[in-house]
Amino acid sequence: MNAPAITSDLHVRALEALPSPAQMLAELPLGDAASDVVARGRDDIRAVLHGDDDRLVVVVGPCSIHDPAAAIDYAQRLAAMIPQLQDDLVVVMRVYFEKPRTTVGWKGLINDPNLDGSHDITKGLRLARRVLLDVLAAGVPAANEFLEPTSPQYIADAVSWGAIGARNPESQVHRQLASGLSMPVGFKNATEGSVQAAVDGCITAASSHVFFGIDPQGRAAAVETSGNPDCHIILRGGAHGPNYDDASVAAANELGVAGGLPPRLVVDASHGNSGKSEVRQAEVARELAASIAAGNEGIFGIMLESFIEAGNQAPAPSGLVYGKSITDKCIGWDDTAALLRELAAAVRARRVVVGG
Ligand SMILES: O=C[C@H](O)[C@H](O)COP(=O)(O)O
Ligand SMILES: C=C(OP(=O)(O)O)C(=O)O
Repeated sequence: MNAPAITSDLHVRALEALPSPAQMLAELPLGDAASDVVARGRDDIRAVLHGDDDRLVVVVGPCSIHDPAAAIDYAQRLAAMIPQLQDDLVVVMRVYFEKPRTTVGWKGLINDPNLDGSHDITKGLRLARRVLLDVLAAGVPAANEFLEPTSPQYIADAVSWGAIGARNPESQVHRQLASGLSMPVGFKNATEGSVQAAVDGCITAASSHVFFGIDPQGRAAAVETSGNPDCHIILRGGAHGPNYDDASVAAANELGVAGGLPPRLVVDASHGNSGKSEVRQAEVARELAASIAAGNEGIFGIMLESFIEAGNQAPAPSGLVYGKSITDKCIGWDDTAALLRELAAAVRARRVVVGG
């Protein structure tokens, strides 16, 4: 008699148990002061999204975190600027640990913290959580793209704003995930350009859902959510070009309002809006500042990819330039500081224009 055919795990090399979310949170608890930073960040963003606060949300920071020391250095630079910006800007740091790739590439600190293909996810989760706690200790709220459907259980308590990236606004898994997240979540337009995909993502995430997930003990669980009322569009450009101009912003807001969203959105100055050039990104940010200063109320937030050094470098386990991106090109710190001041000035100008 022939041996029975093997039908499972034909392409699986290994399964390694991870600590449960509850274990990780007990090891690295959020604490009262950090919870306040998270909650205040969420409240501020919600107020701006819903038109109850006339400031501008700026989601600014590295394309990806690869070096905790540089991330904290960056957070402290932002923290030092917040007192001069906070009347006009709600500053939230990009603290991105999971990178969606067009094909293959380094998938972020959680997936591969040693940058060498060893994929020590337990170490990555612990490092990511530590970085978030340190950023919050500096008094800066954090933003994150949610990519893996179970990783939020390990870090989402420390995040004030979330994104669903351009490769996922149509993904039912990510829409369901957003429906249960506790913070405002932006859906990016799709890589090929569709804004309707983002609007549909927001509509779907506002509903309640029941789906597959894990519980705090890491057990498979049916998760029931109540729906997220704070989802919004992020314009990031696409295969057909940029979409940050006034007409594109107005058209996207029209689609959003038809879907029941507030009449304002976030514009990402990077990615498809700048062709991933950090020089172009700063120019786009300045064009957006000019539009805001002229009275454009359809933009409630701007995303900037920024780090200590300008540009990027190839990922490597050693020999990296300190403070330089290993994914997309970033605006350097000095230009970032100047841009933040210009965006704050644009908000003050908008107040005058809108106030009549
Ligand atoms: O923000 C990061 C990148 O744009 C995204 O992860 C895709 O990167 P890739 O096209 O280099 O894979
Ligand atoms: C991956 C990102 O962007 P997008 O989804 O727009 O490509 C990002 O913001 O890091």
